[in-house]
Amino acid sequence: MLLYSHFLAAQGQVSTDSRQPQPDTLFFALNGPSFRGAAFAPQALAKGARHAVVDDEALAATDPTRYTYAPDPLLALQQLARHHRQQFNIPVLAVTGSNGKTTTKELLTAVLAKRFRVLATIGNLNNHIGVPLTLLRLRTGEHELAVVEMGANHRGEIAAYCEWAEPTHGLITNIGKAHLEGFGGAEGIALGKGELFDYLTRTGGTAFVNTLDYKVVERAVHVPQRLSYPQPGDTYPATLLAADPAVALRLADGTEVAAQLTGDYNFLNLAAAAAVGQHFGVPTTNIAAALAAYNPQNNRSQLVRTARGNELVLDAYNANPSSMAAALRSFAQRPATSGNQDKVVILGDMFELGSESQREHAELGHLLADLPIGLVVLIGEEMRNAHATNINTHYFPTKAEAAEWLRQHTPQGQQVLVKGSRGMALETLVELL
Ligand SMILES: CC(=O)N[C@H]1[C@@H](OP(=O)(O)OP(=O)(O)OC[C@H]2O[C@@H](n3ccc(=O)[nH]c3=O)[C@H](O)[C@@H]2O)O[C@H](CO)[C@@H](O)[C@@H]1O[C@H](C)C(=O)N[C@@H](C)C(=O)N[C@H](CCC(=O)N[C@@H](CCC[C@@H](N)C(=O)O)C(=O)O)C(=O)O
Ligand SMILES: Nc1ncnc2c1ncn2[C@@H]1O[C@H](COP(=O)(O)OP(=O)(O)OP(=O)(O)O)[C@@H](O)[C@H]1O
Ligand SMILES: C[C@@H](N)C(=O)N[C@H](C)C(=O)O
Repeated sequence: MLLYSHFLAAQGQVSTDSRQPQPDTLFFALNGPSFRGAAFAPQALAKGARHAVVDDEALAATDPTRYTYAPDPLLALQQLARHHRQQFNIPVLAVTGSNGKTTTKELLTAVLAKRFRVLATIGNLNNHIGVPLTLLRLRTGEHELAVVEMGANHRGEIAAYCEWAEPTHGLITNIGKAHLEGFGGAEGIALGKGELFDYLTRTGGTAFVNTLDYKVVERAVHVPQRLSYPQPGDTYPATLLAADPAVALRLADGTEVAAQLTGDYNFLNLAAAAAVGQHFGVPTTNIAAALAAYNPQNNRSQLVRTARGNELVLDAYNANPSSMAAALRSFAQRPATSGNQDKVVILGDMFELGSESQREHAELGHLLADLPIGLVVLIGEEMRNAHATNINTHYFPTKAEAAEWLRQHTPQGQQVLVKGSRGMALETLVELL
């Protein structure tokens, strides 16, 4: 593979963005909704890239020593990543699921790093570009194990990522109602996420199976090696001891872990990471230390105390019907931290639900009506459908209108849950709380 020699000459350094520093990289000119990457290839070379892969034949012909023509640079990137991964005979653990992929990936990477030199996905670079970029960071003599997060919003994506990453192990955190639109409904999500286990079935791999999610269990039945968690009788049992203000759990040998993640749903993410660590022989004391040390700083299940004395559960990274219900139920159960506090929830639209959007937002309205929450602030066009008639609910079509109201009715000394889809970016309201 000619491109592989350019990759090796670049010491495995790949770049895709001319706005970032380029020293000695192999630049892939990708196309996106805003730009055609080839337009930036000369700039990337001028900034120090060694070589550029472009879909502009005329540009490539100007200097074959600096350019390689590829009709589809993205495909070239993906094929290069696949070829590079094939040079490594190491365990590769793929992590997918509807919710909790990044959190679980972070947790189990921290656990595995206690015993191995681990390559892991950075942040949530988990898509058709992020997965190849992750694989291309594998280094001979440096990495003993890889953890690759895989995100998807339609069928066939996870199957493709598996062809590139060739996972030996796989974990599906859960199968819920995220990206309903692209997957075409709940069955599509199960089939799409299940592509990871289908791959492991074909290749004789190992699946970590969350037995509290029957859809995950169903998708795993044909995988030859199945390791289960977290119930009694599973391979790696664990017990939820407390969920508030943060999760505490007990591992199979009795070791207790006090985590810094809030929400009982995070018990499953922690238990998954413990199961993986136990399977790979990480001593339990090290597993417990890694889980206890993880402190989210990424708007995911994050606890924030504000100057106005509010205790925020800042969960504004994303939202879908499953994670919204899990977060609300967990929040509603939190004991008051002082006096007779009212609980406040500030919720934004859930995106990518397609034809299910109206119904799912309306269902959220019913759930809200059943929960002991003092004040509900709903924001966004879709949230109109969740706007029940309860007197404690305030609805705003836009975030600006909600912000104006919050300036005049600022919660003080209360517990506040903030959650909505990424596009709502509700974390910008934190300065008002
Ligand atoms: C293509 C690309 O990498 N784009 C990144 C770029 O975008 P930009 O705003 O510049 O516009 P373009 O995309 O049109 O640019 C085209 C290329 O031109 C380059 N370029 C541009 C200007 C310039 O001056 N010089 C240039 O070289 C540019 O770099 C492009 O290569 O920059 C943005 C800001 O940094 C990036 O956000 C953008 O990245 C895109 C979104 C991307 O896909 N990045 C991946 C590495 C990635 O993994 N991103 C994750 C996405 C995670 C996610 O959403 N996961 C979902 C499921 C995903 C389903 C999948 N089907 C999908 O659709 O993605 C989940 O639920 O888990 C992330 O960003 O978090
Ligand atoms: N096990 C779980 N069950 C339900 N909801 C969860 C679970 N774990 C996390 N969440 C919710 O999902 C949010 C996002 O977490 P995380 O980023 O780890 O998920 P993700 O699947 O990686 O999402 P993305 O792919 O968009 O990054 C959290 O803030 C929390 O509200
Ligand atoms: C940000 C992306 N990974 C995601 O989760 N999108 C959904 C639609 C969201 O933001 O809620």
